[in-house]
Amino acid sequence: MIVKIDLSNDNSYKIYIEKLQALSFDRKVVVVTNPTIAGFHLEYLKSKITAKELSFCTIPDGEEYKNMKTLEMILESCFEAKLDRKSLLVAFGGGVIGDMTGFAASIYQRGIDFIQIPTTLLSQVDASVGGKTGINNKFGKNLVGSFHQPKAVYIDSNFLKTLPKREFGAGVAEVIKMAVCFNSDFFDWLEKNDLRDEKNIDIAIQKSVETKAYVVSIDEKEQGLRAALNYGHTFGHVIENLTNYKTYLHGEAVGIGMCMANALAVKLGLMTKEQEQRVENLLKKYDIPTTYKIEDVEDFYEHFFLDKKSSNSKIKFILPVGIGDCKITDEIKKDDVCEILKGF
Ligand SMILES: NC(=O)c1ccc[n+]([C@@H]2O[C@H](COP(=O)([O-])OP(=O)(O)OC[C@H]3O[C@@H](n4cnc5c(N)ncnc54)[C@H](O)[C@@H]3O)[C@@H](O)[C@H]2O)c1
Ligand SMILES: O=C(O)C(=O)C[C@@H](O)[C@H](O)[C@H](O)COP(=O)(O)O
Ligand SMILES: [Zn+2]
Repeated sequence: MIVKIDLSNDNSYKIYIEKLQALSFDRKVVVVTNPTIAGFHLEYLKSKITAKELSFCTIPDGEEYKNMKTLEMILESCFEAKLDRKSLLVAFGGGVIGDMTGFAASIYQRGIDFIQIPTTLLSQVDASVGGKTGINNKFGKNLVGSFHQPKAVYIDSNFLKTLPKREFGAGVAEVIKMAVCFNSDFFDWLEKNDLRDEKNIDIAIQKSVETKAYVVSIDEKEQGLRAALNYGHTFGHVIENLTNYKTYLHGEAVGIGMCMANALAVKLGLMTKEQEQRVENLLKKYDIPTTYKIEDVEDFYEHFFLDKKSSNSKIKFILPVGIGDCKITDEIKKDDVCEILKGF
């Protein structure tokens, strides 16, 4: 199955959802990965890739390493491998590897090509597609980065066989995000089917990738519609930041954030209690957390202003409208948000 993402300026590319085929490159290639993924799958990847010169860059595993120091490690590997402007980076791993490799590719010698071979559910359904790249810093999540599209994305769900259950759930949160915001039929399908059943996973990947490709092809640089993909993230990013990227996986924080956004949507009459409950039930089916005790609501609220979607002292929220549609708004009163947060 191939999903095409149509973009201007020669940035279009294909997303292959199938068993990984042999890849051959007549240029120098550096594969970026981490010890966990390498331990499970690097030998297999090596059997699939040939290149003019092939080298590897192994970075530490974890969201807490998605930072400037690790980015420099990747750039140093590029220099050590004497990559030139025709060379290629390969992101082989989850969203952390993908975001950092993409960012390194966007700045190495002012920009070289990269491809994505995502190995987590979250990166297969979301992070590998769309060209958002970046790193975190002490001020917040993904605050330094670029838009740099991959040349191709190769999604092979066989890699998921070694993925821990909790990581799988984190990926499902982003799948549910796509369905709640854009596709009520997909949501109904998710309620009736279990993604842990192997026969369903490629369907869910395909639906999610098609949804994301559609959104990104309309709004590559997040000037409008693309902000909807941030449903759950306005809250989730604050949770990740306040817990030092250690307590919750990204997808888990997004799951909690979706519940916060839903509570706000119910308060504002955009969603019914019953619809809110259906989303919560679906998250719980995969053991995705749905609550987070906020110690200091004022402090939590102040963190919203670090979000890239905030400007002119206004915070942008993505609120579901029922199930299958959503609204992007910066007109929400602070009192309404704080009341919801206090109730959590
Ligand atoms: N660019 C985007 O559009 C976008 C979208 C969503 C999320 N993200 C980013 O993605 C990151 C989260 O990605 P993630 O959930 O993939 O986390 P991750 O990259 O940290 O991977 C999760 C864990 O799974 C391990 N792993 C990866 N593949 C494995 C496999 N096949 N078998 C066993 N273990 C495996 C990793 O080593 C890691 O420990 C966050 O930094 C988030 O901000 C980016
Ligand atoms: O691709 C997008 O656009 C998204 O918003 C996808 C999100 O799942 C992802 O976590 C993204 O990185 C969050 O947006 P950011 O702009 O705050 O980094
Ligand atoms: Zn996300």
